[in-house]
Amino acid sequence: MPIVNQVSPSVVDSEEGVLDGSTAPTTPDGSTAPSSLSFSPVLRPRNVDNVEGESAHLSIKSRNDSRSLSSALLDKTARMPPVRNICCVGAGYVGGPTAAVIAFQNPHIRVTVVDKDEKRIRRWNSHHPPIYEPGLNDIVRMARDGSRECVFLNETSKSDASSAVSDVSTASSECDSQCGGHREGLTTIAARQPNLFFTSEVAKCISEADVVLIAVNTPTKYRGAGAGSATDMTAFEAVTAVVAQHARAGAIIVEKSTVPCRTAQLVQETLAQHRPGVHFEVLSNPEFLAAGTAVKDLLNADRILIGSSPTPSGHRAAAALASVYVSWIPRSRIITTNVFSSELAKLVANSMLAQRISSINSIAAVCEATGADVDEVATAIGADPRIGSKFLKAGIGFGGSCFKKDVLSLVYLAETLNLPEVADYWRCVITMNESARNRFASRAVRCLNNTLVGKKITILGYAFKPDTNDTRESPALEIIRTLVEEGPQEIAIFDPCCIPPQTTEEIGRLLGSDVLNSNGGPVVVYADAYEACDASSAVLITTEFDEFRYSAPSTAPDAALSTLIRPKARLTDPRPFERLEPTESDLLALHTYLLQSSPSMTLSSHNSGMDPKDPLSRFSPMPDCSEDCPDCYLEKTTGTTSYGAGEAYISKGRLDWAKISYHMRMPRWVFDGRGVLDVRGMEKLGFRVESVGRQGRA
Ligand SMILES: NC(=O)c1ccc[n+]([C@@H]2O[C@H](COP(=O)([O-])OP(=O)(O)OC[C@H]3O[C@@H](n4cnc5c(N)ncnc54)[C@H](O)[C@@H]3O)[C@@H](O)[C@H]2O)c1
Ligand SMILES: O=c1ccn([C@@H]2O[C@H](COP(=O)(O)OP(=O)(O)O[C@H]3O[C@H](CO)[C@@H](O)[C@H](O)[C@H]3O)[C@@H](O)[C@H]2O)c(=O)[nH]1
Repeated sequence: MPIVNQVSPSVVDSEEGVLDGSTAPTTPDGSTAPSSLSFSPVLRPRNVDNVEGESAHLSIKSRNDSRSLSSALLDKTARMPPVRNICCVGAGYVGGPTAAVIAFQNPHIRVTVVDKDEKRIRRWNSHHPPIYEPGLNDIVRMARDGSRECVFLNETSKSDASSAVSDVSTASSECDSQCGGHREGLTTIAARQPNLFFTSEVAKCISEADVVLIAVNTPTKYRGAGAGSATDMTAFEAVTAVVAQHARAGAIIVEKSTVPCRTAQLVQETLAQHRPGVHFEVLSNPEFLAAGTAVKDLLNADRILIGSSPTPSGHRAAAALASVYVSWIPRSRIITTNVFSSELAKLVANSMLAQRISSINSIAAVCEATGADVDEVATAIGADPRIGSKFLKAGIGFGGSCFKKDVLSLVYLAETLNLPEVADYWRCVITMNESARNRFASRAVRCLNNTLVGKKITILGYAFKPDTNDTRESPALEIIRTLVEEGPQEIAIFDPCCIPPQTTEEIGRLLGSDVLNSNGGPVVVYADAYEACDASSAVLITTEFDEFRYSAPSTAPDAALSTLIRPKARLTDPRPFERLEPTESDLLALHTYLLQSSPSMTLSSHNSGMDPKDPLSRFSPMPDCSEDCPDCYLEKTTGTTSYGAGEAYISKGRLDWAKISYHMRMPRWVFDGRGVLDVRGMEKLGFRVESVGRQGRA
């Protein structure tokens, strides 16, 4: 029998009526949980547990309680004190960008990101942020450092972008001299105060917050009961305990982390045990951003999902959180559900996306054996709107910190609910994913006459996807692991976004330091793609970076240049802004337009003494690093600029495959694991190309 924890009647919101006792958490092996504050994500089927009146505080009373953000719900915002102080626990890939965008869009809210990892916090406060995401640096700077007043002409630039810049600079100087900033057509944007803070004072900041976002890591358990599939809730549980001890009475506690279904109930119980009689609402607000497009995804989220308890105070808490998002997200995109639906929806979203990739990869194997072409099949089926064209790119499988662990979490959930067929169904998604990359590595070895001894093999791409330095669960690592076993002379690695010393350190840590060239092993990480490919017998493309795509050689005089400069879609000037007071999103659009405009803009900026990265002259100076900053030291000693990925990654342009061909060993194998190459074009350059999802020689 599971222990049944009584929810203290005093925690019950008086508007919510009488609550039943709640089901206690169970341990992963199904034994009863001690009445400690420890909890596990394990679930048991209702019919097995036969618990009556379970799930009191968060139980779902009726289907009608789950609804989209109705006006009735939003009305509740009026009865709530406004959110003034948010604490985000976890300064990682989700916590950092999410908190930065919330702060950027809500200058009136103080947002503090806390983390136990002092090194991470130091880097967020320095020139060396710990993660790279396009556009993130500008947003962090605005919110963390505040901004200066700026003035610009609220009119579409007359001719081109360069004149837009002079509009800005002229406007600034005119306004400076004329004072007040009220010349016709001129818009003055007031300076903003810093409202984004990074600190390791976890308990203190939690105690000051109206809303606590928990955005800590929830990886797969690697030992003990449920190892290999259950979610490791150690970090989440630890934070919950701190929140329970220090949060203000009435604070709203938000699960931002991806957690197993019904975790909210466990959080409620932890809160009730630590602070009997104190009311807290627990919300689920899962994050759907993807690595490499985090800022874009956060700024233009296709939906914000908020799960709450189906009670008046639950709905009020949901409305309070929604009020933070409506600063920039249309209300129609905010979906509210019951809290368990929200938790489960996150796992299902990732599982369905992963399933699509595994489905198309299974078809790739059929194509390789039959002569069908997987890209053609994908295009043909994707034209059916019921199927859709996205996430049908065959390759070496998905990587990243989320898909595998979230599918496995669903598998574990099904197992604990006594649903073996469901568990098996979803486990196949992982099996197929592993098979895709193993098939690719085996194909390469087979083509190289089943021996890599004495050969140099090059891996292009180490991050799990393009435009990010996130390497978690990267398929490339597993392929390197397989190739190392074959005893090659060298495995050369190049990734345009990853910093070589960091990659070397990581590979040494994950595969064993003896694989590194410095210790007599084959692995060498290069900063230059051509050096990595020089004298190589085979190049394996493992990440779909645009740089690796094939560009047809051209005879035009500027051909060399055209392969180096990737054409960008020309942005249009967002001015004039309709609103008298442009929003931060409007200003960001203008900033981006000015940044991406013609090179002459940069020239005029230099001439006018403006910072080319700050065309609106809004940025406040960044805080200086201390003299003993370890990242500055690394920059100096390794000769790598922007250590810690603070700078936007600027593509050096597409690879010159003809040059690579010239310097490779015959017969110049290229294994395209991401479908980025034009096979015919590459063959004309002298390569032998094997592509995923197409019949080859082996
Ligand atoms: N990475 C993504 O793209 C992504 C997208 C959507 C959802 N998620 C989910 O968001 C959550 C966070 O993921 P992430 O990628 O940001 O993880 P992460 O590992 O990058 O960051 C987590 C941070 O939490 C900190 N932390 C752990 N325990 C702590 C404690 N007791 N006190 C204070 N800080 C603590 C860690 O030091 C770390 O900095 C996970 O549940 C993940 O599944 C991730
Ligand atoms: O057609 C495709 C699309 C993607 N991939 C691979 O799939 C992986 C994941 O890609 P993507 O989903 O773009 O990146 P993530 O950052 O892992 O984002 C996923 O995981 C996040 C964490 O939960 C979610 O928030 C996002 O919505 C979800 O897309 C990468 O290795 C891609 O190379 C393919 O092989 N084929």
